[in-house]
Parts: sequence; structure tokens; C-alpha cells
Amino acid sequence: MSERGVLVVNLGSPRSTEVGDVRRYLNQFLMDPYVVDLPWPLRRLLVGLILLTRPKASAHAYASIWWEQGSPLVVITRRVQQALQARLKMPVEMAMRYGEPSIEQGLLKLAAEPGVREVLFMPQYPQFADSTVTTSIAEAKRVIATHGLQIKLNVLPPFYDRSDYLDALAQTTRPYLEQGFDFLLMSYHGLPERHLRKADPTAGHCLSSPDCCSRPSPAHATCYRAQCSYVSQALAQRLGLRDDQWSQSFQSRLGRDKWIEPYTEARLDELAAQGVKRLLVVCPAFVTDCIETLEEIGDRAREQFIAAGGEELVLVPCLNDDAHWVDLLQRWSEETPALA
Ligand SMILES: C=CC1=C(C)c2cc3[nH]c(cc4nc(cc5[nH]c(cc1n2)c(C)c5CCC(=O)O)C(CCC(=O)O)=C4C)c(C)c3C=C
Ligand SMILES: [Fe+2]
Ligand SMILES: [Fe+2]
Repeated sequence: MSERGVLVVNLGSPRSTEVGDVRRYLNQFLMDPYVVDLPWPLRRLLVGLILLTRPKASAHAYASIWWEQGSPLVVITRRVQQALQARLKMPVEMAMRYGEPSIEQGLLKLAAEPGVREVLFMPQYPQFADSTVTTSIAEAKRVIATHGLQIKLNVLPPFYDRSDYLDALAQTTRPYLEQGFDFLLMSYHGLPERHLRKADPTAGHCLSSPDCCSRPSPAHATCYRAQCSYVSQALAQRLGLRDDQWSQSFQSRLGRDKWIEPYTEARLDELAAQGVKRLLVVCPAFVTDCIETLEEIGDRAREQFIAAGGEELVLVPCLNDDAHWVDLLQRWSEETPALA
């Protein structure tokens, strides 16, 4: 009997590629105030407008990458959970922030395990963002309070600066690089600039200058862009790349707000115009392949790059259920000190 359980937490996907299921998922996702951070009436209005057209387009995109067993993100997270369960002497569950299995279902399952008094909560995000990490923790706290669960939460912090994670990322990227590419683009999920400013505890550092992320600041503990830059530098260094052989960019922009730049879409055209023919793309904001990597980069970005004059764009798979990644999650589960 273990006093501890593990919850592997990811973002979540629609139940199916039916437009209605995608609309329900997008509504839950975008009505989260940590994602669309507007007062409720404005949020309702904006999300209502997005839901007029986006579900159909997203359903089509999901259908193009869907697997027989379901959404790649959910299927791969299940594999990670099962692989971890086979290695750890404590119950391991998985949960999604949106859709199912929900954080509520995951925590209730763990709380029902005899003896479990503490849950190691493992959000699968290398970098901090309110729209991923904070919202997942807030949902877990809501569930614990609502059900009066007698469990303590022990949260795995963002792991962008852990050398074992960076080594694993380099290890999955290196064999692709060795096939001979002109350039490596590190494409991260984007974020509205407003989210960076809101998360800045110094209320002034983030986005105060173009190089703010390379000037040391306590703001970087919660600065998504600084944490992405850290990963990019560390990965380039591990791969032995010169500064003119790689760059970082941000994808998946939604709406009209200004998001952090440079945008991946713009970089693809620039790189093709500069004569890059063989482009390798890695997506280090994701540890699990999903619509944003498989469809947005693997399919759409590839088409865009080739239409702009490039010859080949290859996507490096995420860490997924790679044995080295499961090794790390196992080690982190075992070495995280128990709460008093
Ligand atoms: C305001 C909108 C969004 C913010 C902010 C945002 C932040 C954010 N998201 C991820 C990781 C993932 N996002 C995924 C899908 C996705 N993201 C948004 C919007 C925002 N994300 C939408 C509308 C969607 C759905 C797909 C679509 O319609 O385009 C996914 C994949 C889910 C899947 O089922 O495969 C992931 C993973 C991060 C890391 C992040 C902040 C840094
Ligand atoms: Fe997203
Ligand atoms: Fe910054």
C-alpha cells in the first residue's frame, strides 16, 4: 500500500472528430479564464464568435491526424501512464485539463486507492504558462475542495531547465539532424503578449526590451518566453549548432491580439527566401505529439514551406512514450520528496 499516487496531466482533446464534440471541447477550453483572460461577458462574446467557424475547421484538422484508438495526445499520454504504472510501486493515473479523463476523474480514482494521502501532480509542460500549468493546478484544487478529498497535492514544477530533460530532447533531435538539414527551427506554442505581462511578478521586466529574456530577472521564474529561450540555447549547444544554423519561433496564434514573436508562419517564408531547402522543425513546448505538432507543423507548415521554395520540412517527434522520457518521469516521481 502506497501513501502516494501519481497523476500525469496533459491538455486534452475532443472526444471525437465530430464537429459537435470539437465545439464542446473548444468551448470548455476557451471559456477557461486562464486561456482567454477577458471578463466573462467579453469572453463569452469572443468565444461565441470563434465557435461559429472554428469547430468545423478544427474538426477537419483533427480528422487528418486522428488515430484508430483516438486522439494522438490522449493515446500517447495513456501509454506513458501505463509504462509508468508498470515501473512504479504506487498507483498512476492520467488526466486531461479539458475533455476526458478529467482531472476530477483522475483525482477521485487516486483518492479511492487505499492509503493514498498525497498526489504527485505532473503537468506535461516544460515551460510555465498560466494557460497550461496554473489552470491545471487551479482545477485540481477546486476538485479537492469540492469533494473534500483528504489528499495533498505535490506539483512537479516546469522542467525546462533540468539537464536530464534537455539531454533527452537533444537525444531525440540528433538522429534527425544527422540526416543532413540546412537549418533547425524550434517552434513553440505561442502566447498572447498580455499573458507574459500578467505573469510577471516584477510588473515591468517582461517585454520591457527586445532582449529582456537574456537579462537575468526573477520574472523568469514565470516567463514563458524566457523559459523557451533557455531551452533553445541549451538544445542548440547540446547539438553543437552555430547561431546561424537555428532559430526559435512561436506557432498556433489565435485571434487578433499580439502574440509573442517571431511567428512560425513568418519564419517559414523568411527561411525559404534565404535559400534554406531542407528544414528540420522541433517543437519543445510539447512533450506529446498532438494537433499542433502533427497537423500544424507536420502538414500545414510543410506545405507552406514547400510552396515558398523549400524542398523538405521534417518534424522531430515529441518525447512521447520514448523509454528515456518514461525513465525520467519515473526518476522524478521517485525522487520528489514526500510532503510532510
Ligand atoms: C487563447 C488561446 C490559446 C492559448 C493561450 C493556448 C496556450 C497553450 N496551449 C498549449 C498546448 C496545446 N494547445 C493545443 C491546442 C489548442 N490551443 C488552442 C488555443 C490556445 N492555446 C486551441 C484553440 C487549440 C485546439 C486546436 C485548434 O483548434 O487549433 C494542444 C493540442 C490539443 C490536441 O488535442 O491535440 C496543446 C498540447 C500550450 C503549451 C500553451 C501555452 C504555452
Ligand atoms: Fe494551445
Ligand atoms: Fe522575459
